[in-house]
Amino acid sequence: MTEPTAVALDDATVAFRLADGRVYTAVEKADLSVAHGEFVAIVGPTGCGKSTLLNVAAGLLRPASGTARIFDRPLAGLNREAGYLFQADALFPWKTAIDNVAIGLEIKGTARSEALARAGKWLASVGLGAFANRYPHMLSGGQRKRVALAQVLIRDPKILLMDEPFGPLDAQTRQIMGNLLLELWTADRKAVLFVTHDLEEAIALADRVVIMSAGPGARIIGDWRVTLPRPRDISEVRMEKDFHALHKEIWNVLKDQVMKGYAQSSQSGAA
Ligand SMILES: Nc1ncnc2c1ncn2[C@@H]1O[C@H](COP(=O)(O)OP(=O)(O)OP(=O)(O)O)[C@@H](O)[C@H]1O
Repeated sequence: MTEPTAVALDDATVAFRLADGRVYTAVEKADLSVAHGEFVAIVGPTGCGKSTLLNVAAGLLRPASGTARIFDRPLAGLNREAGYLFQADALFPWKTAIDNVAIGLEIKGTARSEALARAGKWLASVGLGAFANRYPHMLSGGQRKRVALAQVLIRDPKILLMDEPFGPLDAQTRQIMGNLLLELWTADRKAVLFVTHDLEEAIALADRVVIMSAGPGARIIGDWRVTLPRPRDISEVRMEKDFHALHKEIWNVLKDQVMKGYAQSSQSGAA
């Protein structure tokens, strides 16, 4: 039996009412799917609607028309199958690293002793076993991101929705976090929808790279399968000939949209 599709957006149009009463159609008739266990990256120019699509998959936004289905069921309200990781981490500053991770289970009713034991294991698996009792302000940006990743993964969501999760990190830390994410994902393949503006990061991580056009009325204009072998080291895979060939092919489509996106991001408009 085939697994149901983890995320399926069909003909999704998303519009926002602006303060002056006009309607801005950010995304128009977008089709996007993420299969069970698949890693899909969305890349597009600034302001095109990447986060908007992710928010539809999260159930935070309802499309004006079209449908959102999660494991073949229409999405109504929040997507309870998903865990989210955003650019800004959502750690509680007054809780230690281990308490920040354990909270993910405690809010589901798990006994504190068990939650702490499992949080300790997750901190170890993100390489922070020795930092359990530090507060977020005592951790580096990369370490906080590891805690945030453990906080999401401890709840064992079937889908991971990630919006520029490594955006604020320096280049080396981004690569280390990318490799950590791939290692954890390989161990337990969840469906991943990963938003990034960085095409190299998208190709290095994903099974498929989906490209959006510049808005308004952004659409999915390309969908490439990344056949680079796994396991991948995301710094090394960038040196490969096939990586460069695919990058060139996708960039040829993306570059015009990036120019349009920059031009449009300096204007505002309704459509
Ligand atoms: N609540 C809102 N009200 C009005 N317009 C919005 C709202 N949210 C997003 N938009 C507009 O919708 C478009 C898409 O926004 P979105 O944040 O999805 O883009 P993005 O591709 O994630 O951008 P970036 O790469 O810059 O993070 C943008 O033009 C943005 O200004």
